[in-house]
Amino acid sequence: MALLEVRNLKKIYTTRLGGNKVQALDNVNFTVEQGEYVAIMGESGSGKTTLLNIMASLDRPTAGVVTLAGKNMADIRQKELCAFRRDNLGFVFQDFNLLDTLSLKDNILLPLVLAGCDWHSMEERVKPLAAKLDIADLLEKYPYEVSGGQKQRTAVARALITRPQLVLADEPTGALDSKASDKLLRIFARVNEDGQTILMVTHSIQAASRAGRVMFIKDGCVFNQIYRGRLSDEEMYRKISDTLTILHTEKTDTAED
Ligand SMILES: Nc1ncnc2c1ncn2[C@@H]1O[C@H](COP(=O)(O)OP(=O)(O)OP(=O)(O)O)[C@@H](O)[C@H]1O
Repeated sequence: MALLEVRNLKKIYTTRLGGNKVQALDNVNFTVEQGEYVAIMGESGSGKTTLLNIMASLDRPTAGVVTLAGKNMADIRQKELCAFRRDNLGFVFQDFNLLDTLSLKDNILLPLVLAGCDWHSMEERVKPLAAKLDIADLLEKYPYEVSGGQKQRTAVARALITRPQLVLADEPTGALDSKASDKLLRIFARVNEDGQTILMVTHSIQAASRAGRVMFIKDGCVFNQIYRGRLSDEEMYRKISDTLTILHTEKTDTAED
C-alpha cells in the first residue's frame, strides 16, 4: 500500500473580490511509496503550494481524495486535525518558522511537549537527532544566535522529532547560501536513506537533483515525472534542466501562437 495516494485532486479558489474562480489544481493523480524522496517542481503559480497545503491538511480540496497511511484525510474531523498533523507529518519551511523566544532545543522539542511526552523520552530523542543534524553543540542557543543553515537544520530536527510518516518541505533551501544548502541536502539524503519519506517543493534544480523522483506540475496538472533509477546527481540535474526547458518552451510557444 502506498504511503500517500492522491486521486483526481482539484482545487478551485474563489477570489474574494468579484467571485472569480481560479483553478489551481486540475485532476492531479500520484502516489508516494514509503521511503521515497520526491521533489515537486513547476513554475510560479503552477499549483505546488496548493498541493502541499492540501497534503498538509491545511486546506481542503474542491474534489478528489488524499489518503495518508490508509486514512482518507477528508474523514478526519476538524478537532482531530492538529493531532493528526502532529503525529503523521513533519514540516520544513523556507523561512524556518522557529520561535525566537525558545532555545534551539526547546524549538525542537515543542511538538513533543504539545503531545504531552515525558521529559526522559524527549531527552532520549533529541540527542541523537541533534548529533545527526550537526547542531548538538548549539542546543542551548537561541535562533537569533545561529546561522541560517543551523536554523534550518534545527527546523528539520523539529520536523523529525515526532518520527512522522511523511516530511513535507516547502523550498527548504530557498533562504540558504550554496554551502548551507548543500549541507542540508546531504542531511535530507541521509535521513531518507534511513527510511524517512520526504516530499519537497523546490525551484532549485540542485535540490531536486538529489531526490529519487522529480514531479513537474504545470497549470495544475502533473506534466512529467523523472525517476532517478541509476542516474547520478549530475545526470539528474541535466534531465531536470532539459524537462524545465521543454516545460518553459511549451509555454512560450503557446504564448506566441
Ligand atoms: N487563496 C487563494 N485565492 C485565490 N487564488 C489563489 C489562492 N492561492 C493561490 N491561488 C492561485 O492558484 C494558483 C496556484 O497557486 P500556488 O500558490 O499553488 O502556486 P505555486 O506553484 O506554489 O507558485 P509559487 O512557486 O510562486 O509559490 C495561482 O494562480 C494562484 O494565483
